[in-house]
Amino acid sequence: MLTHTQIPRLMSLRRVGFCLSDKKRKRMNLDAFANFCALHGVEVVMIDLTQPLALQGPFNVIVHKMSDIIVEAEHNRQSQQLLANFQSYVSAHPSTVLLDPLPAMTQLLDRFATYRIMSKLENSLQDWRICSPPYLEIHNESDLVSKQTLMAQSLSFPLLCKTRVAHGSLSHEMSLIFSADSFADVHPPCVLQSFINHGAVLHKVFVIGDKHFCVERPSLKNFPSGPCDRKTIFFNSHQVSKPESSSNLTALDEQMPCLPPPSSQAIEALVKELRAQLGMALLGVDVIINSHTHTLTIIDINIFPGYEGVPEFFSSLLSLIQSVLDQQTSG
Ligand SMILES: Nc1ncnc2c1ncn2[C@@H]1O[C@H](COP(=O)(O)OP(=O)(O)OP(=O)(O)O)[C@@H](O)[C@H]1O
Ligand SMILES: O=P(O)(O)O[C@H]1[C@H](O)[C@H](O)[C@H](OP(=O)(O)O)[C@@H](OP(=O)(O)O)[C@@H]1O
Ligand SMILES: [Mg+2]
Repeated sequence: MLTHTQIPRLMSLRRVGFCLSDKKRKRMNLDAFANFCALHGVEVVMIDLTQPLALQGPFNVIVHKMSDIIVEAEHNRQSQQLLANFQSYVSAHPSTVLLDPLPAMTQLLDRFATYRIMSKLENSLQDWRICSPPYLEIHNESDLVSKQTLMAQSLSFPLLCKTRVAHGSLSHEMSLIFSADSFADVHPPCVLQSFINHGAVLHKVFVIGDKHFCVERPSLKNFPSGPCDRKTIFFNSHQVSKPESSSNLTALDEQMPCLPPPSSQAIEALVKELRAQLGMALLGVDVIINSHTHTLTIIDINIFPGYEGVPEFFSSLLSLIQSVLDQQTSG
């Protein structure tokens, strides 16, 4: 005898599991999205990783941001268990499509891997004059570099120092370093990346499957190029580039002509190349326009970002899910 909970499950051919932290669920208003999907015949199920996934399935698709748990699983046994639950369900259900695949997501958790991808993009997008800032991987104290090494890697002060771990609360704590005298403020493992003046305007490119949306955000102001005797500035990126961010770090010290926005064709080419290289559908790419050369410069790639400022997020996410479901039906 089928229980009342089983009948809908058997009848619903389009079940999408969501595996997100409570914070992320609230940020994206997942309950409202579930209602929106129900109107289109798609059932959204909030997955509870502390319970057996087999009893919560089956799922045609799972939309997730396991990055938080993968980062925590490095040092937390409970997170290791949650990750193991997720991975064993996925292994036992190969027809369930993940948005996005775990291996692709995992590489973006590491700024060393992410910045190698950004450097590779520079080669494949030369025609569009898209680049990424010079950077150096600092694995340990002995990597801490002399000026010669910096120059050899064509790094230039100021430098941004960012943790190797690219996601999670600690990953947004970073610093702006103005000379080699401040290398005591560098704590490996981290990256040192040349700071590029860009007129305090960040362009967030939000990717949802084959759609993408560009959103302007506040950003770090311009600083004089070259080493100078100035104390390291410590900041959290969420104080700098959220829509409401406004501080002495984001207000230009002197007015300058507005920079042209990124060419939509160049952004189109960037998104196409990035999706081909990563095989991911839910991405954020941060780009800036170099104040001096007007070159489009990639400074960051994010897993499943917040999509704040994208009014079409719900409809775009649903059409991505529906395209996956349609592919499954057509076989
Ligand atoms: N190389 C750079 N040159 C100039 N400004 C930069 C550079 N890298 C980062 N920034 C500034 O610092 C902010 C945060 O940098 P980044 O995006 O790498 O940090 P994050 O914590 O990964 O951010 P997100 O919120 O996107 O995850 C950017 O929005 C931009 O304002
Ligand atoms: O996993 P984390 O917390 O690092 O993910 C962040 C992500 O790195 C970006 O900071 C997102 O901001 P936007 O790029 O502006 O979308 C964050 O989204 P938010 O809605 O939580 O601010 C992610 O949490
Ligand atoms: Mg960023």
